[in-house]
Amino acid sequence: MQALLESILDEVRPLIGLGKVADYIPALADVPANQLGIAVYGNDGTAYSAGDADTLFSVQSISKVFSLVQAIDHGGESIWERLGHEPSGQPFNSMVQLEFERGRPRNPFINAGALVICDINQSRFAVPILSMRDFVRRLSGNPQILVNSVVAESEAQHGARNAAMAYLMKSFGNFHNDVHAVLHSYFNYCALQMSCLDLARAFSFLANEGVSAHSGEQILTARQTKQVNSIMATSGLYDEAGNFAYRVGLPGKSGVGGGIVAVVPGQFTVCVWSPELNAAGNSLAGMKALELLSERIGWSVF
Ligand SMILES: NC(=O)CC[C@H](N)C(=O)O
Repeated sequence: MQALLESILDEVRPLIGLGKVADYIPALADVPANQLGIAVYGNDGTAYSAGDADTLFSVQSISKVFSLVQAIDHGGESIWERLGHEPSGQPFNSMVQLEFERGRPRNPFINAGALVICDINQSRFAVPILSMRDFVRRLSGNPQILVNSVVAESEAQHGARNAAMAYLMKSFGNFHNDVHAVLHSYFNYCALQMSCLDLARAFSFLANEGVSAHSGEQILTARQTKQVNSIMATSGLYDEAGNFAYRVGLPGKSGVGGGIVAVVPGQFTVCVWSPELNAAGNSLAGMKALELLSERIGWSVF
């Protein structure tokens, strides 16, 4: 596995230079583009990694999975009264569908859906940002995880589009808390800084029927785990979820920080990171690395 990870990184490294680091959040534009890391975490607790697997990066939309898990843990099936679990076929920050569908977002992994989930969690937790930080520390087994407040602040200053979505949903009665308070939480979740190894460990419960492979803690039921994985498989890569299913064949979740996490149910989690993105906002080298990995090992849920 170790040799395989190294050789895959060597193969995809030439793609660096062909994508574009996210710059609509100015603090992300400063991240050096030539970084590449991968980590695999097995249900038996073995970890393999290569490249910049220990380097911290901005998890961005990968945090939408953590928010969804918090919401399901508390609200169960009732959360689906507020949003759907259908793919959107639209970019992650698109607004057109939201008005047509009367403020009910298609799924929790586009921004509008994540904002509704954050609104649900905002009503539940006294200090939502700390609850999220502690949850992610528990999931990853790393008590050092922090939010990068420069990134959160930078996004807040350029957050007009997310604010517009939240206000549109409020106009339809599908947003209960103060918009700015929820946006503040959402930007802080997106600005969590984690490494490939942290993320592979944090997602291990999704490969292990809801039980964290390193702590033994039951995070979700087996049925809820299957449900979260199914939403990742159909909506985890925005309007490129179909392409990801076709090329990689695993439930996955990406973020504009350049990370992608994928789940091999019953076996492993894998996280790859490279900051340059393709036109859909997914890591260019990361997609290719996961495609090669799933092909070489024969991992696929399809
Ligand atoms: N796709 C992403 O990673 C987007 C997350 C980013 N924080 C935003 O709201 O635009």
